[in-house]
Amino acid sequence: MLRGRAASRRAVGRGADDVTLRLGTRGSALALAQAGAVAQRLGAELVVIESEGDRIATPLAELGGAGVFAAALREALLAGEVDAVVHSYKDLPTAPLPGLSVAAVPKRADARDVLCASGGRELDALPAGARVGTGSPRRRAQLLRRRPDLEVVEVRGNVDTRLGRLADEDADRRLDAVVLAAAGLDRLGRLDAVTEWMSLTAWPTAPAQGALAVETRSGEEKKVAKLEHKPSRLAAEAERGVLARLEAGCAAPVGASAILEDGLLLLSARVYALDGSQHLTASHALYPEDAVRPAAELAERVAGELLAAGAAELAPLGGGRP
Ligand SMILES: NCc1[nH]cc(CCC(=O)O)c1CC(=O)O
Repeated sequence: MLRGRAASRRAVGRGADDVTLRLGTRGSALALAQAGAVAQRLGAELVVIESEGDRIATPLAELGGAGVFAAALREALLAGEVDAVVHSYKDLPTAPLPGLSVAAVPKRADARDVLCASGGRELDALPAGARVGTGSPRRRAQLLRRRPDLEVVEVRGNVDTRLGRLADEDADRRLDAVVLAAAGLDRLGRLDAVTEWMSLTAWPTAPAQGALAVETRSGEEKKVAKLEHKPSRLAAEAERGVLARLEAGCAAPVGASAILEDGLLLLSARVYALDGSQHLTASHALYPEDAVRPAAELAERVAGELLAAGAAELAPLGGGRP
């Protein structure tokens, strides 16, 4: 069921206490796809909420980055217009918002980035000086690290818009390739466009990429508890903990990758110079049962090592902070 924000609430059968949950989402095709799957599992009703980030065409970094997409959803949640909201976890600012809680992290999708290039090419096969689109300083640095000759072009807009740039009729706008999150393409059924999968070791992605955050008002977490997937939360929180400890925003050139393997939580993070010429990497692991706050403690070790090695001098970490 889909309806606009202003529509009135209506109980569906089953008596007054068992009202259908209202689940808020942004209206992009990607947001609808991922929230639709969550709504189905909860038997919830989707409520589409328009956000500033969807209406404005300014580069994200200039908009103040983190939080632009999340703000309208959070407002609607705090105002009681919906019972829960679904975010791409990587788009959620690291600072907690009083009164709200990430009540569930569902099982995470593939965290990798992918290249979508015309002619079926991989990155190494693109012609010298090829034009590759991304709006992310991390992806720009990673592209230039492998191919310093590339012209990295700032792109924004939804996944279809970005893929469309590969076949743009206007030659000045046409790109040879774009870098995207595999999770987004998968949710939209567009994995056919992928020409190269970037390994997480060589190309760590945005903290919590591929994960969703289902937010409720504090104290109402039970409403969505059945969605929770603990290993996904641990990994996503460890990665986000690095950003928080680095005091970095979503536009910082930072990649992080955590996995839970044989009970061990492993976290690796990398900070890039904007031109990709240098980077710093740190990795640590711990057994979650040995720690009081495993994700935060692991992130602290990794981020502490990066800062001690000069991460704050290497890269503009504060870019895109709210
Ligand atoms: N920054 C926008 C955004 N937020 C979440 C995804 C993809 C899905 C995900 O990572 O959960 C994307 C698109 C992209 O980076 O290609």
